[in-house]
Amino acid sequence: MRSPSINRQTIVCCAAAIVVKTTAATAFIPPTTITKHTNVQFVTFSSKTNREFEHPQDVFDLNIIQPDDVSSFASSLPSTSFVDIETDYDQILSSDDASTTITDSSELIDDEDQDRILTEREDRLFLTTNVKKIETCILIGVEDLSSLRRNKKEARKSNIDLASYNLDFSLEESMIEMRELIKTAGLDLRGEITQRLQEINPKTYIGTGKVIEAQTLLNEMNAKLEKEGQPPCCTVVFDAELTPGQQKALENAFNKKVIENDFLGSKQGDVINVVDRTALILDIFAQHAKTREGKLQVDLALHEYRKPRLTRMWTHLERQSGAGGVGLRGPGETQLEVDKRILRDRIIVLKEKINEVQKQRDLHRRSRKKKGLPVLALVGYTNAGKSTLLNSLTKAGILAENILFATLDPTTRRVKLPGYKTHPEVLLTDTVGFIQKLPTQLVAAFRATLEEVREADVLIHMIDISNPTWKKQEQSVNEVLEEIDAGDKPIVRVYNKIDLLDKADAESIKLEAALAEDFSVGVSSLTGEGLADFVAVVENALSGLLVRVELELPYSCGNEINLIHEVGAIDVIDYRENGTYVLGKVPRSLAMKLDQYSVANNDGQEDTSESNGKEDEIDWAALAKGRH
Ligand SMILES: Nc1nc2c(ncn2[C@@H]2O[C@H](COP(=O)(O)OP(=O)(O)OP(=O)(O)O)[C@@H](O)[C@H]2O)c(=O)[nH]1
Ligand SMILES: [Mg+2]
Repeated sequence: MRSPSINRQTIVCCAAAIVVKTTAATAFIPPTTITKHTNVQFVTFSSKTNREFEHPQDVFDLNIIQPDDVSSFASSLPSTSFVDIETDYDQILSSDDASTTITDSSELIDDEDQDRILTEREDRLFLTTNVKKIETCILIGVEDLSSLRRNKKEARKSNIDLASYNLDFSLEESMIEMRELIKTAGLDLRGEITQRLQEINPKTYIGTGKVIEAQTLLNEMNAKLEKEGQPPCCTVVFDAELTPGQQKALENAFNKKVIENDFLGSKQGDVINVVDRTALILDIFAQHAKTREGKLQVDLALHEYRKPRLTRMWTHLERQSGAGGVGLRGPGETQLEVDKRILRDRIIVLKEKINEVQKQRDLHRRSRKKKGLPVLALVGYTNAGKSTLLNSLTKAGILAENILFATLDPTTRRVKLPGYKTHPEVLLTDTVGFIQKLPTQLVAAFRATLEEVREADVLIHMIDISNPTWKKQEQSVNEVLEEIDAGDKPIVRVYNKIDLLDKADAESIKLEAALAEDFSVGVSSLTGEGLADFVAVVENALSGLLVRVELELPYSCGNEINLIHEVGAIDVIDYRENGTYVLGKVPRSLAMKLDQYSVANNDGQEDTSESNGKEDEIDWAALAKGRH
């Protein structure tokens, strides 16, 4: 089986090569990745022009990560070797297949021969015969009734109503979501089969009868497509996470006819691929990743996914291979072992690169922390409206689309909250959306991105209240937050898209949210309805983050007093003989900075840490009370 995402990577690699081959430059964009690939130099370019890297003063754009090595390489290049790269690259981006493979000269081997061997190996790992075809597919949905039985039992045991206990998606709900995923991935869905299973069949996931039913559907459909002169349906998408063994067994079953025909001399190329839910989501991520960081993370997740599936892909090629560069393979190594090694090595390199990116992110975060501005992270189910809210508040121009996983790379903006006393400015980070059963490879690979969530002071959980499954979506998001250790952060629940409800329902959501003990609010990010309430609720949530201070600042500390006004709240200010007396609340980071001016310290008493700590505790306790 070959993942459909690979087609796109390959196409763009070729496109990038064509860009480099042209001459007479008019514009230059720093290349983000450079690698030697056979006789062609591969250079991929950032999608942003140099102009776009300049930011308005009150806006931070922290999602652009430029590798240090790139600028030195760029300066060594003759500018005339690039022609109108902006236009060429725009063309590449405007094509459907805009993702690029992230490679770097350091991760490929210098020697040309070795490079050729690697290229050949990777082509076989990544290439499919379906390049440029619009893929048609059928969808197989399965409900595992054993899990429902377990939930029922647990609900009875805990004396809880099953509806509020069983937050698994039903078969129908899951199928609706799968259709959206399939559409987002660019596949053309032609048929569906569903099955409710008492127990999962360990060999083929679905029952044997259903495998035959799927085969029949494929045969009928392909006969029809052939009559119409259209390419056959070659993809079967499963709404389940399949083991490599199940995937192999299913592909064997579906391709039986093709293999038999092969022996009779029929043409190859119509091999049926089985794609599980994880592969489909990975493919969407691969298509949507735009920054270097995003692409590295997706690449890592893809490689982790492929690792255990390699056997299945290449058993037909398994043989002893002799030729090869020194260090590339040992004598007697099988083709499969070589391919496995390539994948393993690549995973190590990708992890190292992601670590570097993570270090850069840490630096950014530390410098942001020094400013003392609170950080809010927008989290939520995919398509809930996170980017739309950030755009409404900042006019950030982030892609907000009615597709799943439109945002992959975190973007942080400085946001002024109008009429907001304690924190007139905050940093708001838009992050990748979650989904039920988020593939574990993705959670692991997106560690650097998800760190932004873990490090935030307050989470803004966007919930699409117009979606009938919003409760289940909310639960799935909470599960991922737990998984990444961000479950205990203060949360503001934002019930979004109230404009899609009828008026009475919208009003009751707003009222319920206003009366709720936790921080919640009903809004429409699109129309702006309820955004003033949103600001007020965020203010309440953030007030719990301030610590009380009592200071006496020398008159030379005008800047510090301005800062307290800006990021804190002053209850008493008095201009005294020795300086300005301030009683108020400030963010913890600022309190630490101002500790030398603390009245308690100056009076020679025990330091304020105890009282600060106490205040802090009280604030957190109040915050916690508000939440539960
Ligand atoms: N009617 C309505 N549509 C909204 C609202 N907020 C967002 N949308 C639409 O919902 C779709 C998804 O919005 P996004 O902002 O991209 O959602 P997201 O949560 O950032 O999605 P991902 O980046 O995929 O996780 C877009 O078509 C938006 O126009 C709202 O309040 N009302
Ligand atoms: Mg988004």
